Amino acid sequence: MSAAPYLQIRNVWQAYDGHVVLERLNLTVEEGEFCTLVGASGCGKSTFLRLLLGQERPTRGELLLRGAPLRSEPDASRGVVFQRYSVLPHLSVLDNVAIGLELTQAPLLGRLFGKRKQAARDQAARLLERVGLGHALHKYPSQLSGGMQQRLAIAQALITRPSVLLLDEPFGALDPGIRKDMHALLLELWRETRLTVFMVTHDLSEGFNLGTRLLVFDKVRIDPQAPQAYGARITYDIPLNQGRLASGQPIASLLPKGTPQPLASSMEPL
Ligand SMILES: Nc1ncnc2c1ncn2[C@@H]1O[C@H](COP(=O)(O)OP(=O)(O)OP(=O)(O)O)[C@@H](O)[C@H]1O
Repeated sequence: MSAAPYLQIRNVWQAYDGHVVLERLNLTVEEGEFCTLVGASGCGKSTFLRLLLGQERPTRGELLLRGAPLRSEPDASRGVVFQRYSVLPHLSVLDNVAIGLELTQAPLLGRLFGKRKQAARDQAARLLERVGLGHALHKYPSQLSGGMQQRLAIAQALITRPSVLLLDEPFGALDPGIRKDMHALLLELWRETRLTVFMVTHDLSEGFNLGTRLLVFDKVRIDPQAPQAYGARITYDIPLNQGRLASGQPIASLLPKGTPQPLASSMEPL
């Protein structure tokens, strides 16, 4: 008997007070795929990410992870990065990342003490080093550039070692040069971790360059008399950059010489 697919979206609909946003979504995604999501503004891409995150339940249909219903609340298995405001302004860079470990390892108090606290801080510092923020551990988010803030948001999302990473236009507010650096970083991290990624972008070339699969959301049915009666569907599902999936190469052979240590070794067992 073959194993259940990693993620299955089965006939999912989402509507708010009769306003149908998404309709008849059917999708199977294998572990380690990098899906980029594009579509007109307001067609429901972020709504789809919220369903994957477990922030919302679908009006109809089901989302299955390895054959079992996806947990209906956000948890450490899913990391998320938004275009802005992912990081906590009142915490230092180091604390912004270490807190993810404190909250998962000490869910009641939300704080660790003694050696465990130190271990969490060391682990967070190594990951921050990996994303290029080793020099900024004690700064606050307001003291960082936009690109550095998004590096921090990515580290924050990855510290709990999620198996799915959800990115909602994470580089939308960055300058083109900085975006390129962030693309390289994201691809490196994805290759190291073999995470399953869903990334919303308005930039088609970003979608084509980064993804192993491009999902286009669009409304197929439109009724001018009742514009909210129909939602968007996935109208194109385009395989891309498939060689990256097949390579399975360890990161050390993919990274240029002198690159900081691979993420896998920055993320010790909890
Ligand atoms: N909680 C909600 N209650 C009511 N309507 C909602 C809710 N969440 C989303 N919507 C509506 O669903 C539609 C899709 O919104 P969504 O943010 O998912 O689109 P999007 O494709 O991500 O847009 P953009 O590309 O502009 O970010 C919008 O019309 C929005 O107003």
